[in-house]
Amino acid sequence: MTGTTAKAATALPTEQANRASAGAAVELRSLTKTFEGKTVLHRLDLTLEPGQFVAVIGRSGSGKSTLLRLIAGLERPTDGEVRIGGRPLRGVSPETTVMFQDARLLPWKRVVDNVGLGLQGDWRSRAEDRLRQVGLADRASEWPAVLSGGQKQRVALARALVRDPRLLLLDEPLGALDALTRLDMQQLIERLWLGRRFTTLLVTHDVTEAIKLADRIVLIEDGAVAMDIENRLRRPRTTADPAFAELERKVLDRIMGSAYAKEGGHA
Ligand SMILES: Nc1ncnc2c1ncn2[C@@H]1O[C@H](COP(=O)(O)OP(=O)(O)OP(=O)(O)O)[C@@H](O)[C@H]1O
Repeated sequence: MTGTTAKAATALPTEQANRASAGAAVELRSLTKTFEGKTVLHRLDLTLEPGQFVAVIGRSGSGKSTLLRLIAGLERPTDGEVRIGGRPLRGVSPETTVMFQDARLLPWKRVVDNVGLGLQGDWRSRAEDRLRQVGLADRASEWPAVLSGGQKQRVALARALVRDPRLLLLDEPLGALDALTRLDMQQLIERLWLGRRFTTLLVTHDVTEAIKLADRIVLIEDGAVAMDIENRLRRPRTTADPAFAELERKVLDRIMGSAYAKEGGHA
């Protein structure tokens, strides 16, 4: 075995529900989401334990972002339930922050004011501290327009962290970055997570990124959890590690295998 354990790959909803505990960070119970008659998520069950780093992968249109938006309280389920910290979710939770592919900074506010956006009281030193953590202490008083794409995403990360979230939701946050900036950001996210251990859910297309960062990889297919794998590779993880490559192949085979099967192939 390579330090990874296949777990609950075909877990029934009842098994998943039994695993759920009052202390779970996130519990999705029989979650269903329908848009204009089209079912995107169908009776999906998933539990995230506090402090876990979980990656959600799946083919384009499989419902990953929809899942994240439901957990964020930005969408309401058609049926089923989202529970955060043991309580049913009603709207947006102050303990949850979200980071998207685009930084969504306000161009008329300086960098530090973007980080502190919406905060009350004495937030400035906290915002400056988070900018320092993402390596942008010296850019606090600049306008977003003069920053590179990677720097804007760092500001977005600082803004997500300034509220000390219990739950950080990352929706393809590195998807628009060049390869090197992406590697830098992966390291930054990993370092910050190791320091604070906020529960993290990362939606990504990138299986390598998922394996590098997450301790658990969840594949969404046909509106439900099709695979749920624990990743016990030691950090920092490198693609040069044969065990990394083996896990990557296993995950990709699983994704591609079911695609071939659907197309009538022989995978
Ligand atoms: N607000 C909406 N109204 C109607 N349909 C929607 C809405 N949001 C999502 N959908 C549909 O739900 C499906 C899943 O979309 P979603 O964005 O969750 O997929 P995804 O797995 O994140 O895709 P990608 O990897 O391409 O970003 C798609 O068919 C999409 O068109």
